Amino acid sequence: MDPQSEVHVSENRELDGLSEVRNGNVSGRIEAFNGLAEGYNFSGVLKSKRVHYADIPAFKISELTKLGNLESASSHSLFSTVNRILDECIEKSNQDIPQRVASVLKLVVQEIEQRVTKQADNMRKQSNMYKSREDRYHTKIRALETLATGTTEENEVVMNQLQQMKIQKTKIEEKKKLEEQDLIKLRKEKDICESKILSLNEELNLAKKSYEENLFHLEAKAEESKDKLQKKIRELESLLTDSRKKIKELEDFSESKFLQWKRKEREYKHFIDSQFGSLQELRLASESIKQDVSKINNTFAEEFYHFGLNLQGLIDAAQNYHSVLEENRKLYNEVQDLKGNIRVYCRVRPFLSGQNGRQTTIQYIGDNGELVVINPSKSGKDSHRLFKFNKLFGPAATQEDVFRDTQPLIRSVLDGYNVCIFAYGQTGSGKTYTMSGPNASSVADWGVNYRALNDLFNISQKRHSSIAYEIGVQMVEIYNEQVRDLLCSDSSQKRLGIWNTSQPNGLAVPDASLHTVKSTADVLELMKVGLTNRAVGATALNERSSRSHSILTVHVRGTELETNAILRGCLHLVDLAGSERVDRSEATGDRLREAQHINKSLSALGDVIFALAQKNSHVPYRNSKLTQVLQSSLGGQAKTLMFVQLNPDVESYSETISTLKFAERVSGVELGAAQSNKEGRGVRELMEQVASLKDAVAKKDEEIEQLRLHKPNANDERQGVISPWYGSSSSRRQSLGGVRPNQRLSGRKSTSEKAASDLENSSEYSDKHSEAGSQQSMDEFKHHKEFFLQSRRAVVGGAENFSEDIGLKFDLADGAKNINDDVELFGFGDEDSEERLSDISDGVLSRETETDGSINSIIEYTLFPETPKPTVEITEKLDVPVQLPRPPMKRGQSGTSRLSLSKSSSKIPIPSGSRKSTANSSSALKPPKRWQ
Ligand SMILES: Nc1ncnc2c1ncn2[C@@H]1O[C@H](COP(=O)(O)OP(=O)(O)OP(=O)(O)O)[C@@H](O)[C@H]1O
Repeated sequence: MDPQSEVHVSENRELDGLSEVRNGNVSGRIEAFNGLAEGYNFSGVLKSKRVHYADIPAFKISELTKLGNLESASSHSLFSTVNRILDECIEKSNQDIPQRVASVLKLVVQEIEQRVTKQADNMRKQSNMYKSREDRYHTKIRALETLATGTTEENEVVMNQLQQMKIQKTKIEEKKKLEEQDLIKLRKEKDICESKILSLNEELNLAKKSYEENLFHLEAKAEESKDKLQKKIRELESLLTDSRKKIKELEDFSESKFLQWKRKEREYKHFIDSQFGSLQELRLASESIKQDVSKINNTFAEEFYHFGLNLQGLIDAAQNYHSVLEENRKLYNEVQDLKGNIRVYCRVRPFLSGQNGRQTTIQYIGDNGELVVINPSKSGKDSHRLFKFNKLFGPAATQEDVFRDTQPLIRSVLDGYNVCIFAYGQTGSGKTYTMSGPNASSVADWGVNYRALNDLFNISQKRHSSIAYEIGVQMVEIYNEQVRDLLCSDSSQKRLGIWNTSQPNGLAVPDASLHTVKSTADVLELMKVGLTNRAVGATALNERSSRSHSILTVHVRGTELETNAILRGCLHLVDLAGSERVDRSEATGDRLREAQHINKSLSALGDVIFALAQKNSHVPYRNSKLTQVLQSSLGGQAKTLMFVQLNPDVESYSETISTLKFAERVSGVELGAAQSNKEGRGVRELMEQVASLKDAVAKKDEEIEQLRLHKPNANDERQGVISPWYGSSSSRRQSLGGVRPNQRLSGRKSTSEKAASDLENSSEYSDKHSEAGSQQSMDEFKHHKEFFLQSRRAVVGGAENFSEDIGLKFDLADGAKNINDDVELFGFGDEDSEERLSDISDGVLSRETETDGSINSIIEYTLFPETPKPTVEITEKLDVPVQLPRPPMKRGQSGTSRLSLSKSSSKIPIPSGSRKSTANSSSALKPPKRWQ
């Protein structure tokens, strides 16, 4: 056992004993003490367990504590000693430990301390030793680790090198193989070359031989030719001598010839001189000819220049041909505008998804508005039909394309024109698509309605510094000959009582149905309400077929900020119900009734258009609500545009043809030039005057009634009494196409018949009037007429074509508002007289008279009472006493006048007030305050 491990063992033993002591095992301690006592010299002293240290004699103690004893004692016995002493102390608790025991204890403890210290030192040393060993081991481990890592890397490098060497080896082997192959090839080539060399050697030998043979032959030939050449030289020498001889002869001959030529030259010179003389003469002659030629040249150049100019003109003309054509087209349109024709745009819708491969009836769509329709059931010439309209839009045309050509018309609304745009066509042909568009939320899909309003707002914004515009919107539908307000949110209020068919003249638009709008967003909102309210039914032709006519009316009022002049424009945007035949749509019950109403109103529209095209004096506007509504747009002073919608499907051929025929007739209708509704300040002042006069007239209503009642056979008299003016004007009016009451009942007469009978009637009336009429009232009438004539001239200036027969016929185009006022003064402004007019109009009023009942006129006159009004033919004699507060009185006249208007046909514009009373609801017809 090495010393270290020995130390270790003994230490362990001692430590065990120590730990026992510390554990306080008393019996163990006693035994240990015994052991200590036994193991050493003083064991005999302590043999008996009952012996106490105190009892041990002092010399024994000093013996025991001798150095050698203590040191040789084991730690165990030392501890036992200490324990025993301590136990003794405990046993003899209050007795003092003898000095000698204490010294033993002290020595033993010292010994133990020394041993512990030694052991601690040993332990420290050992631990240091272990630490240093551990460090050494660690360094060794690290060294071994680095050695191991190094070896792995080296191994890898060697492996890589080995790998590369292997690759190189394979490469070298491959190369070697290739080289071997090359070698074999080269050997083969070498063999071939050697055989070639052999054959070439043979050839060379052969060539050498043949060369030598040739050389021999050539030498022989050279010999031969040398002989031949010598022979030839000899021959040439003899020839040369011959030639010399001949030259000699020729020289002699040329000498003689020269002399001969000399002589001839002299002769020619003489001839030339004589020729030169004649040349001079010729030159002179040529000079004069030249002058002549230059003169001719000049005239030619001049002519050529003119020709060039003409040609240039022609070229220019040719170049400008297209622009001229364009200009012509524009001028044509302008002429059409001036003529006031209804414009007709035709739009062909594309086949819908799911209709691919269907046969089309549309064969040709021209840029110039020409459309060729083909009948699939016929062949040859009869199968094609050509139609021409103002514009044509094919299936590919976008909403924007369509609006672009409609825009100028809409813009003129802001300039005070009335405009009406309506879409006509069979169900499903795209009327709603064109007017409203398939989707209001997508701007690209917007139809004419949205775009028109958007445009109006945009332009009004741009003009805001010069004109203040107000825009109002109404939306109504005509469904089964009933008119409904589509913008009314209360469904119970939707049907307007005053639009009831039982009151044919009772058309009026309540104030509430007009919505002031300030932006496109307002319009979108309103139209959403309107479209939802619109009656929608299902038919076999089109599931979402609209069975009503929808009319969107936009009222525009602009005030010129500088002049205070008022502009009023009205735009009707009409989406008609489908025009298909009832049988095709397979409708029954409610649907059938709807279809019948639609067809009735559309045929009424056709009748109106036919009457207008024929320039008939009577136009049957009253046959349907639709024609009443569109009256002022068709026969009035509006600009009117019709969209003809076509379904290209071959199955719709017959509908397409009837639609196109209808459209063709419409395009021939002339309305007369459109008029702008613009009023100056003067007009309004006059209107105010008129208003006060109207009040005065109203006061006289009762008086009129009384007078009428007192008059025996008033009605009869009315038929006969006529002023001389009316007599004369009657004949004039009749020649312009007026009509008498009985004419309508007895059917249409020829123009000449009509004129003759009218003339007859008028003279008859005139005579009667001269018998029964009051000359006094006529004088008053003339006097007042003169007064208003002057007022009107003062306002309108010299621009009006205001004839002497103002009381009989007024021109629609100028200053109609003033005339309306005049008429009011003459007693037509009151309800009574209006009723009379209405009675007459039911039977015999001319087309202008019927304006009273239309939605347009009602809207205009209700909302804008001062707009130009059409003239009316007065066919009834009226005795109207009028008190005129303003006009100068003739001396001797009383304030009350009595005017007699004959039944003779005279055109007088209907005043706004009178139209209101026609509606039988004077309060409802008062213009809304905000539009006054
Ligand atoms: N130019 C077009 N381009 C694409 N689709 C169109 C066009 N015109 C019409 N349509 C489509 O054809 C169908 C019928 O159109 P729309 O409802 O406008 O016809 P309509 O004549 O108004 O019918 P109705 O008389 O029943 O009101 C709709 O699905 C519409 O989207």
